[in-house]
Amino acid sequence: MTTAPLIEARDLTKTYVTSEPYTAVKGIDFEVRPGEAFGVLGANGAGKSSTMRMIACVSPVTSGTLRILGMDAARDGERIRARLGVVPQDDTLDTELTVRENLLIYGRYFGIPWKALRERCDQLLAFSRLEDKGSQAVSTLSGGMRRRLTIARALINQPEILLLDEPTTGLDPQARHLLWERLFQLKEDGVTLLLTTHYMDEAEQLCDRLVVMDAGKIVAEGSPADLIERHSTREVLELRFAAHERQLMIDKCAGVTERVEVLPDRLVLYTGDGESTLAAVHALGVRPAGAFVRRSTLEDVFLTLTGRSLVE
Ligand SMILES: Nc1ncnc2c1ncn2[C@@H]1O[C@H](COP(=O)(O)OP(=O)(O)OP(=O)(O)O)[C@@H](O)[C@H]1O
Repeated sequence: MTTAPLIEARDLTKTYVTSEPYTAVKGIDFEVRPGEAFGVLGANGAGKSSTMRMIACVSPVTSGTLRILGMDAARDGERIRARLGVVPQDDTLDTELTVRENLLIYGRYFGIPWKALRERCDQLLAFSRLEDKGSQAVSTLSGGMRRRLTIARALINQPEILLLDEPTTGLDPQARHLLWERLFQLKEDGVTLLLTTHYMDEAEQLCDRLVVMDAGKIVAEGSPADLIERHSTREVLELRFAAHERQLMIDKCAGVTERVEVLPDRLVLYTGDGESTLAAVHALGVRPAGAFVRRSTLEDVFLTLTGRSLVE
């Protein structure tokens, strides 16, 4: 089994030439290894989709190199595309056609013979928990079902790598969990996953490794646990405040821990021990509207690295 990376980006750059040239991806380096789930985490406009579109070979690389499955994205786009599955940010299903017809038509693009294609459709309908929906029009499906169908469609050619751009944006919690569970299954089956997300819980749940992107650059790379250990404290104390107490809270709590972030509705105190920090806050005579201690998350890593909240 090869251990060479399936995707290798070196100084990868994307500049859009509109009235003013705009560089959305600014010379990034990363590798995706066989069988892993690799995440690109970033806020809106960070350059995630631009990166994904270059990997999907639908948007040319401006400079740098991008090798996918041992081939060069600039030269071998067609051959690479035949071995990728792509789940775009917006569903591009044909809503007037049935679930099964959507799969069949897509499969024909790849030249899959009819008999094999029908079998593949049955497998994919079962995989995506849509086995009893095959003859229904897509327009009758829920958002979660449509996403699962889009994933099923992307798997029709049995791709080695599945690219997912913000796979669960807009889904309710139950639909998200079912989708995550299906993605875990794909990983078990040996498919390499590359996904973008701005949900930290999604990145923590799904990704073996990830890069954090900000303004076109990679600002950190590692497993979720590594990133949290390297860029945040063990615990976090959140103090909620009423709007009129904001300044008072900031003045009183500023020096309680080494790092205190001010968000619109709360102070975030980074600490090794949340309970003793809360006791120190109380000892200062501060009575926040609400206080709770939690473990550090990727959201805190993002805040540390960029000075912004991912959910702003
Ligand atoms: N075709 C284009 N022409 C010009 N500018 C573009 C184009 N596509 C994206 N951009 C710009 O590039 C920057 C990065 O966009 P991109 O879609 O890659 O970010 P993103 O991290 O995926 O954000 P989102 O989560 O909103 O999709 C943005 O400022 C965007 O306006």
